This record gives sequence, C-alpha cells and structure tokens, in this order.
Amino acid sequence: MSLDTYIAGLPKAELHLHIEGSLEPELMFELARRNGVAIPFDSVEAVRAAYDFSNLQDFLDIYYAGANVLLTRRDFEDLAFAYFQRAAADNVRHAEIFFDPQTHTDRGVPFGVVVEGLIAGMERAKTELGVTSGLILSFLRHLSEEEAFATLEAATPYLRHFVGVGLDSSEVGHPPSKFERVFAAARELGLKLCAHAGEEGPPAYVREALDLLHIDRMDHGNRSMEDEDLILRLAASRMTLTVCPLSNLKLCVVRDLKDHPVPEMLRRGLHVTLNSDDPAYFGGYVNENYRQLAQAVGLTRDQLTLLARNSFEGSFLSEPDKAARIAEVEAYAARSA
Ligand SMILES: Nc1ncnc2[nH]cnc12
Ligand SMILES: [Zn+2]
Repeated sequence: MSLDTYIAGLPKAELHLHIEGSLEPELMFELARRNGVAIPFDSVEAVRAAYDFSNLQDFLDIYYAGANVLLTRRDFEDLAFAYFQRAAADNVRHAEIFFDPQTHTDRGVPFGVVVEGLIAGMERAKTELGVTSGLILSFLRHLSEEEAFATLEAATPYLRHFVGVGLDSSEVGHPPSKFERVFAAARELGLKLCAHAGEEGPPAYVREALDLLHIDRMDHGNRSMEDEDLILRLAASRMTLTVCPLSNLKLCVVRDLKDHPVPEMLRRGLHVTLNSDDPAYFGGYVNENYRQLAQAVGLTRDQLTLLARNSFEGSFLSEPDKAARIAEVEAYAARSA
C-alpha cells in the first residue's frame, strides 16, 4: 500500500477548520447569484487566481469579502454540508469547526440564522455521512473586548450547540491578554477554550494564551519552536497543537514545506495534529495536508498514525468516544501493516 493510500484510509479528526474558509469559489458564485450579491470576480478561475497571499492579513481581507455571499440559514447549511462531504471523502470521522459570528452579525445576519444553518448541516453530516462534529464560536481578535462580550451574550440562547470558543483573525497587535476576561467568562459557561497563537505572533503570545487564557488547545503554535522553555512546557503538558501545513505555506509562515516544523515538533514530543484551516483558500483538505507534508519532510507510516491518533485524543469528544475512535485508528494501522 502506498503512503497516499494509507493516508486516504486513515480515520482522522479535523480540529482546525474555519467553516467560512471552506467556501469554494463555485459555491461562492452560486450563493452570489441566489442572493443577488455582487462579487468582484468574473469567474471561478479569477477567484482562484486572486488567492495569492503574502501574509495572514492579505488572506483575511479576501476571506471576509468572500463571506458576504452568506446570508440565509440555507446558505450556512449548504456551506457546512459541502465541507462535511469533502471531509467524509478524506475519511474524517469527526470535525470540530470554527465559525466567526461577528463576520456575519456585523453585516446584519442574525446570530440565530448562522447557528441554526450550521447546526442543520452538522446534523445532516451525522445522519447522511456518519461524521460527528462540534461547533466552536471564534472571536475576531482585531475587534474589541466589548464586542467579544456582546458576541458571547448573543450566543447564550445557543450555548448547548457549542463545544468551545476560539480566537482568530489578525494576530500581531492583538495579543491574547486583550481577551482574558472574555475567556474567563466562557470557561464559567462550561466551554472549552482554543486560541490561535504563534502563527505570526511571537512566543510571548503563546505564553499569554497558556497563562492568561488557560486554553485547552492551541491553534497553530508554530513560533513556540523559537523558545526552548515553551517547547518543554508544551511537551510536558501534552498540549494539543492544531497545525496547518498548507495554510502555513500559502500565508508564508514557512518558505517551503520542507522547512515545516512538524518533524521537529514530533521529535520534541509535542502533541501535534494536522488540519486544513481554510481549505478552499489554501489548496487542499485534510488528506492533502497529510500527503504534501509527508512527501516534503518524509513522514513515516508510524508518524502518520500518531498524527491521526492525536487528532482524536486532542478532540473534545468524551473519554469513551475518544478511546473508541483511537481503537479504530490502531485497528486500521494493524490491518495495513
Ligand atoms: N489561519 C488563520 N489565522 C487567523 N485567523 C483566521 N481566520 C481564518 N483562518 C485564520
Ligand atoms: Zn485558523
């Protein structure tokens, strides 16, 4: 069995996926037509050609503009279900997906429309595809603490639908400390806590995410590798890092996939997972991230198995559910040996 075939059949969880970042240009055009929204592109090819980014902000500008076509409950359901179809094809068995409510409520789309549409897509994924999922409400860090609190307040009637909160958008200049009180409030509500840290921001931001936000899971975490104490601490605490290789390449966090920190992270005992981040913008869903990274840095079958195992272990599933999913990974590895 080739490594690609092995990756394709490996059961996996996806833990770092922005649902708005799974909006493929074809669906963008369909929704623009359906909703009568103008988009500044003539064709699907022109949209793809615009996906040439020098950094995170370059991408975010286009990503927020793309989200303008999402207006109705059905749009959010279609968006979510389209992602789950792609994920199921990659043998993703469980996904914990971020959404950015402020991107929509600031355009006048009610919070409930967004959540109800996403939940409908998630329920269809469970019944039609057998893929389970959780929803993570992500705060936009370029906006204020006050706006984040207002978002948490708007989320209150829907709390049962969320497994956690996250922190995303422009990292540099918006350190985790800005959201210390909002994260404390989210924790009080029983939500798990994630934050993007060390994607472009310095190791000091990673420390703040640990010490001030008390996160349960770290998104990206690449720049932790610049700080020896941080590496030791992340390894000792078995903090799950949701690493996104193709995102890092497209946003110039790494110059070449050959330079990607995953092999060093694994060597240092970090609890790494592989994820697609914004697959419609970065050129590949989760299997493509496994495949391209494996090819660039020479990952072994055992390392790929470990990454898949970590993805369930680092999820917010219950302990018995985690154990059952991990057993499926082990059984697949044994069968393929
Ligand atoms: N990679 C990323 N970093 C920060 N914010 C994001 N929002 C969507 N994708 C993101
Ligand atoms: Zn992300």
